[in-house]
Amino acid sequence: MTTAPLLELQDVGITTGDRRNRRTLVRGVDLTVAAGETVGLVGESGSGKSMLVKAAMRLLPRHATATGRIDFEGRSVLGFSHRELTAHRSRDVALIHQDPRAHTNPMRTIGDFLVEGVVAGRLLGPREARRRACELMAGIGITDPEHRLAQYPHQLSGGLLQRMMIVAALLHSPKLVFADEPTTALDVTVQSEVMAILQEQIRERNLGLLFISHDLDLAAAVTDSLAVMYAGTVVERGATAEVHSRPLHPYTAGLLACRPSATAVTRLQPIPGRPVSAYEAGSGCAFAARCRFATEECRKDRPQLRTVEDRLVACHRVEHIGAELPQAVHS
Ligand SMILES: Nc1ncnc2c1ncn2[C@@H]1O[C@H](COP(=O)(O)OP(=O)(O)OP(=O)(O)O)[C@@H](O)[C@H]1O
Repeated sequence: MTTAPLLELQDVGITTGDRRNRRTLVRGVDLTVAAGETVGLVGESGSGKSMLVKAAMRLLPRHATATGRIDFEGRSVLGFSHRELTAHRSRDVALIHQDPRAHTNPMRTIGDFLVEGVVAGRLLGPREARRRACELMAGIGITDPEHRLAQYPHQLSGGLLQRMMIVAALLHSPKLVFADEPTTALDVTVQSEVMAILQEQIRERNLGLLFISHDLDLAAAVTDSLAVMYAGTVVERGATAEVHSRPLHPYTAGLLACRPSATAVTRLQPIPGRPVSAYEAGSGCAFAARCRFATEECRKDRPQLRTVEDRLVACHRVEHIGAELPQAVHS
């Protein structure tokens, strides 16, 4: 069930560098996430997923600039004062990173890590924060929470540490969680445990989730809708069930055809060529050089997202190639 958007991105662009050496990293992205809605942002490395999340939290590196509209509950995040931004980050949103070890201080205990943020944000006192952290830990099956608070990051397995990141993300009761490849650094078995916990917590609290992944199958398993990014733009957007089972953009179809099947022995069909960044893409479709359906029009004119059947697709050729797309949707 969805309600009014928590996060609304309209025509968001990200550039880096100075006036003489400006590079476009992300171009013209529209996206919304409502309370209780889970949205997947999927694409190969370098497609701009992380930069978009950083822009939404106003965490871009100093030399990068975001343009367009980024609203949280109807208020412009790009227009927030320093004080509003601090309040927004400590109350409204949370970010779960790919590599928890890189985001914890090895010299500080888990308790310090969990409690410092909420105490600094004056949301809870230290005692209350520890009590709530223990409650959350117990709620996601972490045994002996008091003892865990006294441990250091290196004493925890990767999976347990990532569960602590989920606890940290939920501790200040945010409305929206950004999860940037939260399980990429974990073993497959641990991955599914962590995903199940994250999904359950998000659902129980009716939070919004923007889930970033290069893994279309994983994103499809946990989201209501999907936005597929290529070279800094969204090339296909729609309900997860439809996009995953019947991709319309050749890039989405290519992503699905190049992943191994758990059940069938099929030859993998890698997407030829290499991914490009937004600034390397010329005036035409950024995917044209890797697309076997591309024509002169594709190489010349950049396709805009437009409604095709039940979703949005940025492809000139979509009406002509439907039946020819590799529909390798094995599960
Ligand atoms: N700090 C930075 N300064 C300048 N350019 C950057 C910076 N970080 C990333 N980029 C560039 O921005 C583009 C988008 O990168 P981004 O990290 O958002 O991609 P991604 O889809 O999240 O990939 P990954 O899954 O590898 O993180 C890439 O061309 C990348 O080289």
